[in-house]
Amino acid sequence: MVEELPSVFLVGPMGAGKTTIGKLLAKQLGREFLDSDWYIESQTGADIAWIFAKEGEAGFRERETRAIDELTQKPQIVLATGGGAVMSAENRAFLHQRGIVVYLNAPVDVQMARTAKDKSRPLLQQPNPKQILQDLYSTRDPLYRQVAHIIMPTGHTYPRHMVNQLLQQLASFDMSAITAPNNQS
Ligand SMILES: Nc1ncnc2c1ncn2[C@@H]1O[C@H](COP(=O)(O)OP(=O)(O)O)[C@@H](O)[C@H]1O
Ligand SMILES: O=C(O)C1=C[C@@H](OP(=O)(O)O)[C@@H](O)[C@H](O)C1
Ligand SMILES: [Mg+2]
Repeated sequence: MVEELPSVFLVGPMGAGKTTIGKLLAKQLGREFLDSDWYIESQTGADIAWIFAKEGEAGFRERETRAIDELTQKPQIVLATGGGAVMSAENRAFLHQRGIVVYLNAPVDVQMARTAKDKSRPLLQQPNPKQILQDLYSTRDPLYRQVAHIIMPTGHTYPRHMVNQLLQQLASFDMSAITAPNNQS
């Protein structure tokens, strides 16, 4: 089963656990783990906060689309994307057509608790990060749902348990659900 499984791409809001669960899932599958944020940082030689400060969000999004295009072409990887990757229709098409997309979905309170102390997310370095998370969730939740093949709540489950649940879902995944390019809506 694992040999035939295509790449797995994790999407979802900041704090859903994409990086954490992706790393564990890759280990369980014996696959390479990649994170689009880490890849952008290594290609740029600067961290995400620096890129936002110098190039604005637009500059970061351009880098992100290049990274998603490159990384989704790698065979049989586990990829954690950044929370805003689904905002671009181009990114959504790359993800949906090239692998199994899993939406890790956590409530805003949980996103808040998990990201509050971490200063590495520039969009949340504002006076009311909870409102920002709420607004982003309203805009992005329909897009995560649109691009996903599998939806998994992660709010109240330990990462290891999450990975076991995900492995079960992947084992029974219907590969025909991955769209051919001309079927993409
Ligand atoms: N299922 C979980 N239960 C408890 N804490 C979690 C869970 N998933 C992630 N975390 C913690 O939440 C924080 C953010 O996780 P991270 O994987 O960076 O999220 P994302 O990549 O989706 O923004 C980290 O400190 C991580 O340890
Ligand atoms: O939601 C977003 O727009 C962002 C999420 C971050 O990744 P995580 O979702 O892994 O925190 C990172 O890409 C950047 O700070 C922007
Ligand atoms: Mg992450």
